[in-house]
Amino acid sequence: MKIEFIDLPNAEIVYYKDFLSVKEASDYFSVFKDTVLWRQDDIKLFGKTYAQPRLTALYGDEGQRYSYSSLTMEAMPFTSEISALKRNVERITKTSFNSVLLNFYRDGKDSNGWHSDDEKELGKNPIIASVSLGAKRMFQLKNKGDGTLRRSIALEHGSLLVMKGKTQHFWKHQIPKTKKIVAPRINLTFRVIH
Ligand SMILES: O=C(O)CCC(=O)C(=O)O
Ligand SMILES: [Fe+2]
Repeated sequence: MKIEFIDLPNAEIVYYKDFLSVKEASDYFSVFKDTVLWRQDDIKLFGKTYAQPRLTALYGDEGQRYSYSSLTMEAMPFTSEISALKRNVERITKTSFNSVLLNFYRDGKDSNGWHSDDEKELGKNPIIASVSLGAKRMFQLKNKGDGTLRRSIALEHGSLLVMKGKTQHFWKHQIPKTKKIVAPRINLTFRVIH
């Protein structure tokens, strides 16, 4: 498998473009699209309420919950397909994950704004393993200290992006909206909730 180390200061980011075969990735995409219990939550930002610009779902070990943007999600039990993909991610990352946040970007209008995955329950130096299925979307990184320091990675169907070490302390990331006509995309971010 081709491994690309993303060379940025104070970051540990590795990109596996061909983590899954096209066939495996397409099969997972169909299963998750149809069987995941997708929801669209409201989030509060600066006192205003917005519908999140994408659908999400949280799966995990029994009793796991995850809070971000004034929202708390209770994990649903892993399905057999999510567990199968999780084992594959764990084999590559040599990490045991107990939860996964899924994002469904229905089209180019769906997005995920600038943020770091730095919630307390993820621990000091979180490892986040992010699998992409479906349409290729841009994943942008921006340095917190010097906002001109940026990098974009086109996340391919069947790819795996791993962020660890100090990455979340020094960098924000986002999936911007795009005016190009794009098909749906599903993303799974495997996490360790402490
Ligand atoms: O969709 C993606 O690739 C990124 C998702 C993300 O950053 C998150 O769920 O925290
Ligand atoms: Fe994130």
